[in-house]
Amino acid sequence: MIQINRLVKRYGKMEALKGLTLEIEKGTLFGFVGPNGAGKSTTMSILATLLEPTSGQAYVGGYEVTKHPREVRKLIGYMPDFFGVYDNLTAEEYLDFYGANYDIPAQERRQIIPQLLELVNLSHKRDAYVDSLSRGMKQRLGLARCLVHNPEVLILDEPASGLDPRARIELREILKELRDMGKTIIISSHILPELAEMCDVIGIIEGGSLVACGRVDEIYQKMQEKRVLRIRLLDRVEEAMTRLREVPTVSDVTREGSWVVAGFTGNDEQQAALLRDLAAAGLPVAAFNEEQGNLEEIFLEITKGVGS
Ligand SMILES: Nc1ncnc2c1ncn2[C@@H]1O[C@H](COP(=O)(O)OP(=O)(O)OP(=O)(O)O)[C@@H](O)[C@H]1O
Repeated sequence: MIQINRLVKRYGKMEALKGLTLEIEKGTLFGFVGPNGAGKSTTMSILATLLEPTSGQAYVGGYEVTKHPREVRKLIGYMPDFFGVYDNLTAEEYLDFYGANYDIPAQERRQIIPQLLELVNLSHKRDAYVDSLSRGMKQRLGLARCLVHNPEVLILDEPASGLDPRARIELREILKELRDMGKTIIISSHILPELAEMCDVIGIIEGGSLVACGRVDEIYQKMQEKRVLRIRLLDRVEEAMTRLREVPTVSDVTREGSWVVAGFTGNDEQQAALLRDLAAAGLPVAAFNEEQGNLEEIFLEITKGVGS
């Protein structure tokens, strides 16, 4: 549904995107994650036809964004990181205004708007002024606004920022519902766990390049490949360290008192064999623990030093 091919964007001398390549399949809830200034908003603005790339191509539904902006705009709903709201309108009038902007006939709007308000759990706020809504409600109304023309693709720039945990959960549930309706959704954040909870696929961007991309379970798998072993010995700690250093899947062997800490890149069978070998050598292993890096650590590890 979305293809990005060696996309470059320069602002003067500053290269915000450095040949970004990415593909997103239809019906995917895609999390675009990266620190501030990584290039998420730039990528999303290009997809939304609001910004011209310096070079490279981006396609939405097979349409190249710079050549067929009108077709692309019909296909997408875009929510920027900051969006203005019209204070003197009610929630219903607000959606009606945007519906009219998309040339949706009045009769059709009367049908769609209650459905949209229901989808984003704002039916009870139909007659409330936009100004009076909470931040979470405004975000949900903004989401409804993106949906008035029933787009296939949603591009949401940091929609969860500034929301409290409850509002975040509500947003997450709505996005899953939309994904289950077959929509392709790109959502950005600089908080990895926030996206990992709800997305099918995560792309990590740093310094204008994609540094990792994959299904959330694959990223977890990668984490498992980088586990840390903590082994406590009653005695002969140095001897255990020497043995461990000889194992090809073991790295960075250090000592913390009676504990040996080591990186391990093998699989479960190799890990079991390692424990067996230590025991067979008569080493008094009292504890053998594995620690898995959490997603945040992996994110920091993957993006370490890139772009700086
Ligand atoms: N209009 C502009 N003029 C000059 N530089 C810009 C402009 N817009 C963005 N940049 C720069 O391009 C880089 C990428 O910015 P972008 O807004 O795409 O990042 P981001 O990942 O969305 O970050 P954030 O999470 O802070 O929104 C940053 O270094 C930013 O300062």
